[in-house]
Amino acid sequence: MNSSAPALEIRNLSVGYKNKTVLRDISFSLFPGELVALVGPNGAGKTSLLKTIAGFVAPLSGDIFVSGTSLEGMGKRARARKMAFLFQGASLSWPFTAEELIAQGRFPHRGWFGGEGPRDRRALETAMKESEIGDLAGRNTLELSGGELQRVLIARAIAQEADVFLLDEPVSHLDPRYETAVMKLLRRLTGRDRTALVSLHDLNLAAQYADRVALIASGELLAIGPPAAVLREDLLERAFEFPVRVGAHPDNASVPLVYQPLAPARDGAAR
Ligand SMILES: Nc1ncnc2c1ncn2[C@@H]1O[C@H](COP(=O)(O)OP(=O)(O)OP(=O)(O)O)[C@@H](O)[C@H]1O
Repeated sequence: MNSSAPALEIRNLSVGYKNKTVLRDISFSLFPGELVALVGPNGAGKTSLLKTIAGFVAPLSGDIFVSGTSLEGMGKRARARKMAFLFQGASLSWPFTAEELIAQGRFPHRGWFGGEGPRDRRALETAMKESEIGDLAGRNTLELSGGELQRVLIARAIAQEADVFLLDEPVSHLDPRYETAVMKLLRRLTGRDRTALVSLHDLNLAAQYADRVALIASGELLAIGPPAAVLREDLLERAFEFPVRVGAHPDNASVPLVYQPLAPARDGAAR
């Protein structure tokens, strides 16, 4: 158990919409410096949970605290100074340069019409350096590849100087190289006492990069713990209602490797 105060605490939270409860009475905490992967089947409620924590969906009941402060009644800008939220499939409709888009991360601090001060400039430069934006800074964001854009959007979240990052499937549609670049960037980010809750569909990325994994299914938090404690055949089969096997990663036996069993073919070879 981590002895520091939680960066994010979810207490008896129920998540859902009018006439529909998606998650019932869940509680967990994230500690400074942790990267926690949120996994579960389609429709389990990963996006709904992240949106509820970010304040875009009202909780059905329960409490959310960031660094010990309740989010209840907190305004959007105050929330955005504490938490950065990266939406799934964020799309753009305006030809900002990458640098201009990253600078938007400063709006919770200076307002939409406030001028850029030295602190804003410093935060912007730090975010671009940390995210290795380099030559992308002057590029039109409408022309960036999915992987480049994702890095720019993460840089914008860093410029926001929030302690808690909520990221909804930040690596969907990325090829393995960009996927790795984004996951490594998130690891660097949490290396500075920032905390990230990241929804992922790829259980092996969760195994490889997360400190802990939170598994949700059927309206519940089924398990939360180190990857090897959660990415187990029994828990995954219960959650996904599908056969899975869990072995050890060939490069590091302490990292679980999740795969699907192959059906034996008639000629004896697996298919
Ligand atoms: N605005 C909404 N109003 C009503 N129901 C919604 C709304 N948004 C999502 N839902 C429902 O809430 C449930 C959880 O959806 P959510 O998108 O949170 O799941 P998810 O785990 O992120 O799924 P996926 O892995 O497919 O992205 C689904 O049954 C979905 O239809």
